[in-house]
Amino acid sequence: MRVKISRTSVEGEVFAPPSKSYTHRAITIGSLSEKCVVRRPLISEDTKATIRACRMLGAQINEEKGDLFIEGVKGKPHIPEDVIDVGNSGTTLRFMTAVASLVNGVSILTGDNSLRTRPNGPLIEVLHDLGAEVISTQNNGCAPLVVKGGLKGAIAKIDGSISSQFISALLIACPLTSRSTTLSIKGELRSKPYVNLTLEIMRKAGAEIFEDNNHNIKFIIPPNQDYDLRDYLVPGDFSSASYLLAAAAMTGSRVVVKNMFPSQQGDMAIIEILKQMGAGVSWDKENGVVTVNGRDLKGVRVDAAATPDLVPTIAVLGAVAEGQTVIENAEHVRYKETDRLHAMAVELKKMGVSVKEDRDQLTIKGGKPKGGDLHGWHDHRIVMALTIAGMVAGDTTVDTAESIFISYPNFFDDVRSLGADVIVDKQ
Ligand SMILES: O=C(O)C1=C[C@@H](OP(=O)(O)O)[C@@H](O)[C@H](O)C1
Ligand SMILES: C=C(OP(=O)(O)O)C(=O)O
Repeated sequence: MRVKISRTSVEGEVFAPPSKSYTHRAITIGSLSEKCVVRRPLISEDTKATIRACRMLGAQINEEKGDLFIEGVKGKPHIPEDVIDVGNSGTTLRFMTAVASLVNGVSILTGDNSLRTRPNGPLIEVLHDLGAEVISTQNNGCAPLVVKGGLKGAIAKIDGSISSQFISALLIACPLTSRSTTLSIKGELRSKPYVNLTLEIMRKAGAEIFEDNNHNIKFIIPPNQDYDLRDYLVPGDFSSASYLLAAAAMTGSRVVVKNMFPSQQGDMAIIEILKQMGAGVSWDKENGVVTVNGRDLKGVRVDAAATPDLVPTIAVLGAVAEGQTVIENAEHVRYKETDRLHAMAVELKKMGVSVKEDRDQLTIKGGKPKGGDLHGWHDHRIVMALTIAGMVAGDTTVDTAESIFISYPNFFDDVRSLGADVIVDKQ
């Protein structure tokens, strides 16, 4: 699928889609509980992968009027009847590998071409230390993964510099084991807010976890616990909303995004970033409403360690801002659906923007990007970021646009409802 974007501004109100990260966790922990209703979940390709995987591991999940009604496995996932295909979803792969480690039997997990290049080495090693056996069939740490259950709990250390999803996955599985676990984080923990989001839902489901932040981060997880999530309302997604907010800032117009209540999402940082760049931004936290008034933007320096999913958005903001934008501490952004630092550098250069790509940072000299035929790299965040850049440049096409279905299926409808001239060509 290809989209054609003409120069336009955006104006109006949108209701932000539900959070992908909270939805994955609610479905996973709801499926490990006895019974749970997940209200207003995100239904997208990635969260469908989690629903599919949880069903294969024994949960019954029915969708009614947009809510998910789950009859869970009460902490004891079943042996899947077939290979679990998690598609494009890294979160699903990491979470379900840990959940499959609780199964009294063998599970096999795989995914699409992109997913089969993503690293899982640190997770595999620690699951082994905790009593399970995980084999990467190609012996490269990537899926397909064969998981032989037997997770018990022990003292272990995990590298936090590649993906926080390894830690979230272990945190979710460990309370259900028969021995206590102490999990220390080696090196710098990237994407930390996502771990906080995991802890929030675990605690809401009644789990007890102790956190010691004295020297390095350490989690102590008592054994033999139960999850009881019962009822969970998914909040709006700040990563998805970042494209709408940035579109207003970049095109000099006014957009109101609703369903933006404070939560543990690190990507709430987009609000401060837009303010620093000079956009007019107000956030009514009580009513969950963010309003952006676009003005001339200036470049910023952003540390992306905690907020990797904002990088494509910040890169396109930097491309239209006056002066230099530096996105630093971003090496982990290379391990996503695609190498997003490289992808953004390549595509922005096609738009005539000066970009310097270093191992862990991008330096962008803003200006007047010109339109072009851009590649979306089969990556939802690259496609959405380039689409809003196209609204400023005009005369732009972006291919592999179907990847928006991964996290924000209504993205093109929403930007069109704001008046953007975006034509979707299904060919
Ligand atoms: O746990 C999560 O829900 C996520 C964690 C982050 O990944 P990393 O921890 O791999 O950086 C983020 O990029 C991803 O989109 C969602
Ligand atoms: C990286 C992402 O997700 P995942 O790791 O679940 O594939 C994302 O949504 O940008």
